[in-house]
Amino acid sequence: MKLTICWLYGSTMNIYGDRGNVLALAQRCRWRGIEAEVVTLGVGEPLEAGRYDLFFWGGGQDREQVAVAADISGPKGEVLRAEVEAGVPLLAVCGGYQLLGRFYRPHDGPELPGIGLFDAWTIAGNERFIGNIVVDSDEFGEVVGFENHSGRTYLGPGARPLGRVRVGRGNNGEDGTEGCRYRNAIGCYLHGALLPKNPAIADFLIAAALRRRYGEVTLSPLDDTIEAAARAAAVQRAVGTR
Ligand SMILES: NC(=O)CC[C@H](N)C(=O)O
Repeated sequence: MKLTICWLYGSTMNIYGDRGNVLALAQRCRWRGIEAEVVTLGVGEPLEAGRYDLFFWGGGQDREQVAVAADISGPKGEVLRAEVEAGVPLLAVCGGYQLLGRFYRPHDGPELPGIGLFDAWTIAGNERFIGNIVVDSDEFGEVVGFENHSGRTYLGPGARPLGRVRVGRGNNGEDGTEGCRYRNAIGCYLHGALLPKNPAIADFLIAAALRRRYGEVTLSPLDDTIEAAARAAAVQRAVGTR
């Protein structure tokens, strides 16, 4: 079996270490004997419907988001949205997450349109949210990472959060939510990178991709003892910094 992973804007929106998520997805496939191909898709490059099994879109600064927002609006964004509506799994972190909502309003410059995949919108605030974050998710249990964003994301009635913030600020520092879930798509503010420390989310994305491409497939378990210990230690550190 083979999965093709599309790393959206991997050459421009890549300054928060989120490439670790792409490495984790590919490696957790390969450890299971599943071939994994990573294709980076940039500004001006067409998104081919049906080609990809999984999408990843990482964080980036406002400056990169301006060019990317222009690129993803229109046909390219419509293809991406249709793929996710059809069940293709997606993980988007911070700047990528923001542009999958209705809009992102940065401090300076015009409001950037999102593709409206998530019923959510983001408005930059004065204080930057920076620090360890621990989220309690009904789906994935304890999720740990690092946040670094000025955007405050608010969820509309059609969106459900990834989880509740235990430590940190999350979507907006006000309503206790973090991230957004829709079909097999996950948006969140957790850098770190997220997936190496939270392998249950990586395996959720891989399993969803395999199901779509090959029908029902049982994902063989991996020994995540080390990851579990690292996550527990990170949670303790984060709780200690409250
Ligand atoms: N970490 C990021 O991707 C930052 C996204 C956006 N520029 C913000 O500061 O909210």
